[in-house]
Amino acid sequence: MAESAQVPTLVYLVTGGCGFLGEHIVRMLLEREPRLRELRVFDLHLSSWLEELKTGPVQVTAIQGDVTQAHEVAAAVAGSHVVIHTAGLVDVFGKASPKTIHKVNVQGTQNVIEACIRTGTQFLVYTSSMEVVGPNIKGHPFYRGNEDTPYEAVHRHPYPCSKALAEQLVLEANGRKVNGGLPLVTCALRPTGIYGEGHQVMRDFYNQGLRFGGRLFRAVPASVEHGRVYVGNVAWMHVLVARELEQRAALMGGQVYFCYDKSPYKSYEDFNMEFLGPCGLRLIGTHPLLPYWLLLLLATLNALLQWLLRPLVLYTPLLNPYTLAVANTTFTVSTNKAQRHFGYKPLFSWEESKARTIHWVQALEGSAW
Ligand SMILES: NC(=O)C1=CN([C@@H]2O[C@H](COP(=O)(O)OP(=O)(O)OC[C@H]3O[C@@H](n4cnc5c(N)ncnc54)[C@H](O)[C@@H]3O)[C@@H](O)[C@H]2O)C=CC1
Ligand SMILES: C[C@H](CCCC(C)(C)O)[C@H]1CC[C@H]2[C@@H]3[C@H](O)CC4=CC(=O)CC[C@]4(C)[C@H]3CC[C@]12C
Repeated sequence: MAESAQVPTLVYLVTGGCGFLGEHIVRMLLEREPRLRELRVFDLHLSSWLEELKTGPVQVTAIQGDVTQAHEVAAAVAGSHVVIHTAGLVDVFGKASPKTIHKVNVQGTQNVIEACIRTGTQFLVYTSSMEVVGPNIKGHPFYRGNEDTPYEAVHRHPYPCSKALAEQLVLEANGRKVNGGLPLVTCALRPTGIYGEGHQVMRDFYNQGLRFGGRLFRAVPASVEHGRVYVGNVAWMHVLVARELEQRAALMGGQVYFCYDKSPYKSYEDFNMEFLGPCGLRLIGTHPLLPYWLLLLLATLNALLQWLLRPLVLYTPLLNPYTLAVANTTFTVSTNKAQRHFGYKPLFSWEESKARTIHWVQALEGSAW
């Protein structure tokens, strides 16, 4: 990686490059990494928009593959300088089995690490999650915490369990010798709840609001604050980390960084209304319309129904005991570690992040705009 800044020599691999965050990372790399010669985009499902990226100066190589298949991962990693491992099964609604979530998120990450070691790739950036820390099953608030804030991280749900295990594997791999004898340098980025263009849960809320005549019903107290971060800023952090890992290996290797920006601290629903409000939706109620015990009962019934119906149909409502607990527990970060370690400043202001997201919601199918 010691080439002059102007000469494009580097080969990057982005796993999960066709997902919500992955697409933003891919586009950001093409816009803002001048040293890039080839960008490999590895995903289980390749998107058609990749085609239009192939006409630019950087060679974009689309690789259809599965992170759970070690040989496919090794073939994609071979010859790359940096791997950004973003692929993952993001499922808190019971769409996939715990076994599948573990296989993709943990075994998949192990495959990426082993591929780096076997093929001599020295730099690995892992997309972790705030969920690695919490909220924990006890519902303890994490208020304006940073990477060093003590917090009892206790999980039961397969998704946070898998992200925590995978992050641990990545951090423990820091310093292992890759083929050729150089040390592997790894670090993990922990986004809070990501929002922005392409966000599926935001789309679901918007469609739900349209179905209810432009209304959403408050389920979470406005006092519960939920950390959110704009997808463009999360992508920018990945680009910066990947760029700085070589020069600052001693400082950054084996480290974790929360992803943050200037998005305001609000409840999950009030935050969504920053975008859905200007698109014509209203949030009904200043307090939750249903008491917590009733919501918990409904969430438990949903979980029971999901289990009963599983042989016939996949029933995956937004409300389940886990999503209710996460939405009802304050989890916000306040840190400048990324700025101190690798000079991160959000690329998009809150106003710009908001405007871009509103613009995207307004362009959604079924929108009245
Ligand atoms: N969405 C969010 O709010 C947050 C997401 N994250 C993490 O960010 C990463 C990306 O998440 P999103 O973009 O939201 O999810 P996404 O579902 O939109 O993207 C994940 C991508 O990984 C790919 N993928 C899944 N299984 C694969 C496999 N076996 N082999 C190859 N590719 C596979 C999918 O096809 C998809 O394109 C994940 O690792 C997730 O845990 C972390 C914090 C918050
Ligand atoms: C779906 C939840 C909101 C609905 C609550 C209801 C039914 C009571 O109205 C979402 C609330 C919090 C979200 C999660 C949070 O942002 C943290 C996450 C991090 C990740 O790594 C993956 C996604 C998620 C688990 C995210 C998922 C949706 C919520 C549970």
